[in-house]
Amino acid sequence: MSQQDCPPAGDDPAAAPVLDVSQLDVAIGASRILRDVTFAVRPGEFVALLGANGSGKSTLVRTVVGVLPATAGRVRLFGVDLTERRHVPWHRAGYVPQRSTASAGVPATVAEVVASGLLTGVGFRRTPDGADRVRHALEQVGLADRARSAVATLSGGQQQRVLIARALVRDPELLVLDEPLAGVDSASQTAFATTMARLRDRGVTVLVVLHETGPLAPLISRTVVLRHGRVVHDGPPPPAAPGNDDAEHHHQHAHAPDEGADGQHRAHALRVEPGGLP
Ligand SMILES: Nc1ncnc2c1ncn2[C@@H]1O[C@H](COP(=O)(O)OP(=O)(O)OP(=O)(O)O)[C@@H](O)[C@H]1O
Repeated sequence: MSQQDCPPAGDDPAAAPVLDVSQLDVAIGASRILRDVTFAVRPGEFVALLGANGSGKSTLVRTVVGVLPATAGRVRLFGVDLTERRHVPWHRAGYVPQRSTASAGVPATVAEVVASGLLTGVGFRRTPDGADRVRHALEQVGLADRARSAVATLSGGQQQRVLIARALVRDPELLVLDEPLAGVDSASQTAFATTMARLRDRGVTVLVVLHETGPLAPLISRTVVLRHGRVVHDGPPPPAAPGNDDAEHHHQHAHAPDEGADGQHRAHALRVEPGGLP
């Protein structure tokens, strides 16, 4: 069976990884940002990438989507090494960058931004079903009625959903999102979580950078935690602390786990704090 034929396999450890990162180093200028990062994401997994400010989360996702080059090590997307750029099936992955880089000052309508997700390496090609794809992507994020609105007139949370629709317009098997909840009001966070649950149920694989798991906590199958550019935890999300098991207690801070004197890392040190969403 080819990679293309692989069905979603949830967290089946035997399934070929969608994303395979091995001993990855990334330097920007003279700064070594990522060091010896190794982890894999398998079909159907919903992986949260956590870590304190500056730990390297954005650098890692920008590298796995081909924006930044690796200094050493290897990244494979759907089994293809990113150094073989022309053979990488980029169309099977969608990327949602941090919102601040996206729409500020762009005088475009919602539908135009979403349609730009159909751009290919050889330029914009309007496919016959392009309009249907745009409409369907906007329906998935609950913004079908705003297609003709200027993006700048939307709230922060709605703009975030426009970017997600832009990533969905090509029906990706892997979705990589960088802090989609940052600066988003709680109503939009809930709408976003509903969208993500639907995508997960359809078998879409997700790698999402988060500061706080918030309403996404029930969806997360695994957490990878970075600290100073290294992976210090890779495993199931820690259980909520006793007494924090109601719906309001998903305010999970992305501090790296404590590092024991023996070099072991303790997942339980990921703090789950009372108080719910901000
Ligand atoms: N273009 C750049 N030039 C120099 N240093 C950079 C550049 N981009 C990132 N860095 C540095 O790399 C380190 C990791 O940054 P990165 O944005 O990947 O971290 P992060 O975990 O995503 O942080 P945050 O949670 O604040 O977004 C930081 O020390 C940052 O200052």
